[in-house]
Amino acid sequence: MPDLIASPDDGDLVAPTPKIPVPDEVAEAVRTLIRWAGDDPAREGLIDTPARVARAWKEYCQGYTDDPAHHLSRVFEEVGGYDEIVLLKDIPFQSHCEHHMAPIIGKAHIAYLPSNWVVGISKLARVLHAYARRLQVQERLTAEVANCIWDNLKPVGVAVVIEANHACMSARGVRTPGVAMVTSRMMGVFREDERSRKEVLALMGF
Ligand SMILES: Nc1nc2c(ncn2[C@@H]2O[C@H](COP(=O)(O)OP(=O)(O)OP(=O)(O)O)[C@@H](O)[C@H]2O)c(=O)[nH]1
Ligand SMILES: [Zn+2]
Repeated sequence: MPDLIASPDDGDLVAPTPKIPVPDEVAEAVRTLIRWAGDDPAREGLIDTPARVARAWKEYCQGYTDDPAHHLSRVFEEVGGYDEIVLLKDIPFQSHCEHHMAPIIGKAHIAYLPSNWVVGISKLARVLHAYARRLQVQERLTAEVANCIWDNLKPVGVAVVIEANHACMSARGVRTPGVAMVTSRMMGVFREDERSRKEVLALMGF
């Protein structure tokens, strides 16, 4: 079992990144990129960088080996007749945009109106991360999270709202920091019924 260390950000317990082997061609690609950026991949400080970058990208993109639907396979039916909205608010996430492979950093609000069963709340965040840890556009990320909950939990409604900053807009290109992109996907009762939609958006803080 790997050693567990406390993450300074969230107090969570996370395992150190495993030192998986890095294929030569991947390391060489990073060396090429370093040269293209204008530096010398052979200088001391950059010697181990190609392997670190390669492993970092495996970590950023762990979602490709994570089946989002699997997280929703365990449900609880004994909820005392609870038939109101369940909302997970302000879930921080990180992703990378598929256009520039630059960070997307934001928070998601995920709600559903259960039918006869509920799912453990951590599982909604797991679904989010499984899709976020891939190369993404925010619109697709939002739709994929909502569709996954809709298809697997078969609830009465699903509402997903994502707010995020895109480093491809702040650190390069138009270089306009502090811009939040907001996307939403409403399904079932949240799409069809205005009062339900207003209620869920109000709970989310909009
Ligand atoms: N709709 C959407 N656009 C995104 C997302 N992430 C990045 N983009 C945008 O994707 C666009 C790519 O535009 P292109 O003109 O092909 O690329 P570019 O020349 O690098 O564009 P600039 O960023 O304007 O310099 C840019 O406008 C980005 O801001 C996203 O999640 N959703
Ligand atoms: Zn981008």
